[in-house]
Amino acid sequence: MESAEPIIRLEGLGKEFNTSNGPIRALDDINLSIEHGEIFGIIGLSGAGKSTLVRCINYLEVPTAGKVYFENKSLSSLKDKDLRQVRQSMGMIFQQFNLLAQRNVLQNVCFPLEIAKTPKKEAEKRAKDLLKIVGLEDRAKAYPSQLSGGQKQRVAIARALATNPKILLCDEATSALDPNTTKSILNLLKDINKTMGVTVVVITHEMAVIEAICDRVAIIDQSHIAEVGNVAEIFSEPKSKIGRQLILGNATDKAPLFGKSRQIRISFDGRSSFEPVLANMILSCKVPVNIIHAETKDIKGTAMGQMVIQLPEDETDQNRVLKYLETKKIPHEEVQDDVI
Ligand SMILES: Nc1ncnc2c1ncn2[C@@H]1O[C@H](COP(=O)(O)OP(=O)(O)OP(=O)(O)O)[C@@H](O)[C@H]1O
Repeated sequence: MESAEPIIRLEGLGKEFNTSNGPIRALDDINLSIEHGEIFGIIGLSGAGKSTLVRCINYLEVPTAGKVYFENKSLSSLKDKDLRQVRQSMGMIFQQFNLLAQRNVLQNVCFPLEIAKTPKKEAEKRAKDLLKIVGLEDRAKAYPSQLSGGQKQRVAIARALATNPKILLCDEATSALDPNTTKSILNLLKDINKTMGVTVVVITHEMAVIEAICDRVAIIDQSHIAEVGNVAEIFSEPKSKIGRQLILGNATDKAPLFGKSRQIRISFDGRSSFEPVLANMILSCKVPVNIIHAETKDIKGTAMGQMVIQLPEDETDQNRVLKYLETKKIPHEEVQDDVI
């Protein structure tokens, strides 16, 4: 019977690295529970502590404070042999796939089974079954260099599943892949979770990945958990500053100040409608602008005329808008207040 206990429980988890420049606290007082069968996301900006967190979950990094419980067993209390067994219950995949270049696909998938001393025939059968699940049964003899990024990640997934893990830890598993391949790998992870009942932990810096497959998410910021909850709830109403930044973008984090800041005249020369130009600019830059003045005519969906907009006071925001106008080759010039 499946336990009602979480599969992973982190209690007051901390990790400090000693470096020549002094100690670095990568994780501080992390408290989290991951339930059996869920797809749990951990998101944060670069350097927030995501990779350290996932490496502490499987004890690739030994925490310097607090405890990691796997199915209610504290990993710090386990003997080496039992820890090895727990590790076999945790598969892991990485951004860079980490396949063995000298081994073909089948041999890569068999590798963890060799370590677990599974008889060769049995290991090959299991590896072939897994290659079928990840859609690569016809590439068993290929070498990693002959595969695309998406195929490599499929092999890595098959390899991670070889020892029949209960949980699959995915550290930026789609960050090196193009959007379509990302989608197909996320769908595969979703399938594996559903059909095999494997709990999946997804570490990412991309909100779209969380949105695509996760049930719950923890947002990590500067070594701390900023907030945790159902994806739908966090997406609709992020409570932490970092949550609002990740989900809504920087611009919504505070009301922008305009004061007497720079004004830009945009000319519409009939190439496009002014509404999409403005809407796309605001969406893309995540920067609101004030419309000071407009003399435009919409002629059969194309805009003629000009508009003066005021940029927010923040210089980074200003530069974002100006860069956008330049990149999109939208005619514009800076104007002074009294010109209008
Ligand atoms: N082995 C290590 N020795 C020293 N410092 C480390 C080590 N590993 C991580 N750190 C530091 O710990 C902090 C968290 O790093 P971590 O790699 O966990 O963040 P991350 O959120 O995964 O970032 P990224 O997405 O850029 O990999 C960073 O300041 C990093 O420099």
